[in-house]
Amino acid sequence: MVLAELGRGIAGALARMKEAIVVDERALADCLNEISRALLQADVRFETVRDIRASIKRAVNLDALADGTDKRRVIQKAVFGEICRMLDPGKPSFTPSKGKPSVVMFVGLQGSGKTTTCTKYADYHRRRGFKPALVCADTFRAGAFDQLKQNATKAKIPFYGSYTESDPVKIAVEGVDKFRKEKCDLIIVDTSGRHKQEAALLEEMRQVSEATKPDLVIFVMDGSIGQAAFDQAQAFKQSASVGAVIITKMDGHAKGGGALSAVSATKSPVIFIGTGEHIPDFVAFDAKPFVKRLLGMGDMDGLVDIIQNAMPIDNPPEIGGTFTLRLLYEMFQNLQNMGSLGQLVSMIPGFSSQFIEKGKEREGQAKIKRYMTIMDSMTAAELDGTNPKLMNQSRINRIARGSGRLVSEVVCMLEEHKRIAKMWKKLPIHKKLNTNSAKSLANAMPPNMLSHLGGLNGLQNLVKQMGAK
Ligand SMILES: Nc1nc2c(ncn2[C@@H]2O[C@H](COP(=O)(O)OP(=O)(O)OP(=O)(O)O)[C@@H](O)[C@H]2O)c(=O)[nH]1
Repeated sequence: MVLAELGRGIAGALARMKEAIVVDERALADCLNEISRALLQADVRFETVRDIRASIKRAVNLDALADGTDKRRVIQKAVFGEICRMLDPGKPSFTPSKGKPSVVMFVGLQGSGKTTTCTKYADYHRRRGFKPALVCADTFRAGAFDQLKQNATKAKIPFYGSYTESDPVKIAVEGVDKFRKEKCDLIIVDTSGRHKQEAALLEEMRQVSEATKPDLVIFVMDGSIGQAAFDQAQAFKQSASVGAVIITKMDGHAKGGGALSAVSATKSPVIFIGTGEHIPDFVAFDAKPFVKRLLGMGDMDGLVDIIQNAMPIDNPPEIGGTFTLRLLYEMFQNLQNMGSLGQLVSMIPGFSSQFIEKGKEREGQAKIKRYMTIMDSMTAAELDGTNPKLMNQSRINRIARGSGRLVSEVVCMLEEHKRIAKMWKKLPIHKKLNTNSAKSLANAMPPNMLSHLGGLNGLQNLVKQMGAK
């Protein structure tokens, strides 16, 4: 979980407040002290922490609350509201639309994760039906084109660049023209980075921007710099008409909260955060759901994202349709590149939390690898087959021999697939959604998975959200 430390600190303070016998000024002060400490440890600016504290105190006037008011709820609401405010610049960013060509230019300092993030951004949109393309206009760093090429190939995204051309403007224009002609609706231009905000970098950015007329300029910054992000974001905003920010390396960096709040203080919308080196380690950022997750108040939005990232997209499954072995294989492939396996697997409809038991991620990884090896020995007809009778004993024996696994392991994998496929069929998400469809979905789920989703209510919300996409 992103910013786990900060989330734990604030959620812990609220939990202790819930346990307090009396909610008085003293208990409130203790709670606020704890929250302030957690924020400062996450490198949030002292002034911001002071303001948050004062605002919560103002919002929770214990003396003025009518008798019978749930004071704990009032406090929780105020904390939630203030943390959201801290992270929300109150200014939406341009969002590309499917089928309508957009050019998005990426800028940032060297090593911030710009090239990796371009691919993550392209892949994120490809999974949502866009036709993205990547243009490498970084002629400053040797190897930049190779890196983009490698990433793009891995994510199956068309790319353009040159080993010999040294003029970034020329490459950018050629790339944008080429992909416009090819009817790509999201053309992403990666530009050079430098070690610091020197004049040459800013001038190059200005020229590329003038030549390609981007609909959006995204500034990519390294989240591990904490509150120093304020100056960097401010400087780029002034010199390059930055319309949105993506903060990278939010995995494992205690200072991420500081970076997030500092960027938001420059009134630049943060649209995504990078949470690891792999392509799917990329989370859409929206203050409210993010804070909800941070404080352990439900994970519906993240879940929808996770499910969409795990789905094979060249051959997207119809929820409720036939769940073939190939689909299972492609899902495993995607899952292997994503963060905490056990947590993710248990969040995907059809997979019970027993699929990978808590604390047994390594065994879970091995199980997925084993299943994939078995499936590697199957024919296309078997992987895509919809007839349950196709898998007869002689096929099973052949697959076991071919994959070097036991017949019992092949049978076990096929049983597991059958169980997931059965549940998948019951998912009513593709149909018109109503309260009843969520209920029938709830019935098809193992109880621990249901409780993980926040019970029937949580599930209804989730179903609504998925249907709305
Ligand atoms: N842990 C972690 N590493 C990341 C993340 N995003 C990028 N990286 C890593 O950061 C390093 C630098 O990333 P690049 O994409 O090469 O950075 P860049 O900004 O394009 O660099 P230049 O092209 O030199 O400007 C690489 O090792 C990436 O794998 C992230 O969200 N988390």
